[in-house]
Amino acid sequence: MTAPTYDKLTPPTSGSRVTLGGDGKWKIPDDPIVVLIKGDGIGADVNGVPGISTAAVKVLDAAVQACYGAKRKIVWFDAHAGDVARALYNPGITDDQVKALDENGQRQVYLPDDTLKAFDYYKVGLKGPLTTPIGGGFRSINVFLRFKFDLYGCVRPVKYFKGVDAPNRNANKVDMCIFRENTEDVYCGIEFKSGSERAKKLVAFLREMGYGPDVLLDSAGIGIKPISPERSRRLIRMAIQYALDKKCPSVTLCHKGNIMKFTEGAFKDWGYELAKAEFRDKIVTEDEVYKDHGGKTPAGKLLIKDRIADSMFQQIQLRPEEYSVIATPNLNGDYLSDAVAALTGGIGLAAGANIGDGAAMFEATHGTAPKYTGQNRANPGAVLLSGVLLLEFLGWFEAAKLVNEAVEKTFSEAEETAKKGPGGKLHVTYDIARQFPGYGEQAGASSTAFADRIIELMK
Ligand SMILES: NC(=O)C1=CN([C@@H]2O[C@H](COP(=O)(O)OP(=O)(O)OC[C@H]3O[C@@H](n4cnc5c(N)ncnc54)[C@H](OP(=O)(O)O)[C@@H]3O)[C@@H](O)[C@H]2O)C=CC1
Ligand SMILES: O=C(O)CCC(=O)C(=O)O
Ligand SMILES: [Mg+2]
Repeated sequence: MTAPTYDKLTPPTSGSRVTLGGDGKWKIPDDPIVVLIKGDGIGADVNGVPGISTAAVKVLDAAVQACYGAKRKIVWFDAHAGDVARALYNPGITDDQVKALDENGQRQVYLPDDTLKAFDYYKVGLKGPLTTPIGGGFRSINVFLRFKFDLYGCVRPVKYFKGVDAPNRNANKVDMCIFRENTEDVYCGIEFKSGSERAKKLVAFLREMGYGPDVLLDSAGIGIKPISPERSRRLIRMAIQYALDKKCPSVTLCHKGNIMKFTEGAFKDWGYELAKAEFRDKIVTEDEVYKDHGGKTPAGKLLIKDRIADSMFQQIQLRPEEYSVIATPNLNGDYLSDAVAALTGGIGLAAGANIGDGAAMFEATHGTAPKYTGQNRANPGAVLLSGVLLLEFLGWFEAAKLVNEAVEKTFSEAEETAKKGPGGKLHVTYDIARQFPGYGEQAGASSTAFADRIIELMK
């Protein structure tokens, strides 16, 4: 692949590409170039005030430096999306001019070709959150990137960090990893606006298929939910392989298959079929456990089970220790990842990665939290921990471990301070600070102070 030419980006003059070998394995140089999209809202640097992406990158660089000295270094390639891209590539364009563009045109204002070319060439990225307008306007750039580069596995590990005073008293039992299918489901954006010509055509077609006004009004807006065996299977395969590699106890297929039989129900069926066809000697299903093993999972076997999605939301709160790896369609996974993160103290710490067979983009679970824009206040932890997943992807496990341990030390230190009573100096951000009894949001440290403390505690 020849290096792209860019309109406004200057590629790094040092560093090497991460490439995919003929054996399907990633080849990682010691100086990998990683595309960095800082994002909107709390992700962005505003008027010289650093956002959470900048704070997170500082910690990641410090960890790599501490572990490997001059031998290894991530070379960040700043590319742009969101408001920063609009300002750089379309200076002066008005909101009305943007609105007058078709959906593709609108998206290009916020996601220039330069950025797509950079990611297509370098294959690995760290991305901050990007704004999506609600109820109209262009479709999500975040989702577009996942589809465009076939990043089909949205991998969102959530574990409890000791020291966080999470409101749920089972928080310390949470150690889950959600595998959310990233390329199908109602998230595809096949939608027809109420009253539009296309919606009317579809309603007429559905009438021919026998659906009367009892189930479908003429005025309905309509969304389509495609879920295929191929795309379900590859996600479930990724989840099972992860569970086996990490010696996790179970994989739960989370679905709403009692109601959506041919989409979510089929997801569940394809999951069990795949588990039995491809991993037979390594897995046991919950049915088999009860039928053949007296209700106990045989030692060394990965348990495959399923839960209906509504029940799953109460199970994760009441019996979190029974859930480990969860494989689920796109929308369930979206909801579930915020809910599981909340159990452990909030989405300020919820890491994520979008993984495909030919590219990977690391990205926090949360969004742009716009009310905190430019305040150096939000928790950089989720972007940082997404960066830890990037370090693990690179195989730089020592640096990943160093960050994890330093984050944990930072929380433990805050817990010790808070135990002594209100008024102590905390080095954690507002979202963690406000959970300690007697401490409010105002007791939180800035994003950068939190990041700096993590770096100090690496030593
Ligand atoms: N992958 C992506 O880029 C995503 C983008 N989005 C987009 O982000 C925008 C805003 O979405 P919204 O629904 O408000 O959801 P957000 O996740 O942006 O924020 C919701 C709330 O979560 C808490 N929160 C989020 N991030 C942090 C953080 N780093 N530190 C501390 N607290 C945090 C805050 O809670 P509190 O108020 O309690 O302090 C915040 O008000 C929308 O345009 C949405 O489409 C949403 C999700 C993912
Ligand atoms: O793209 C967006 O704006 C929201 C996406 C989202 O919530 C997610 O992927 O978790
Ligand atoms: Mg979400």
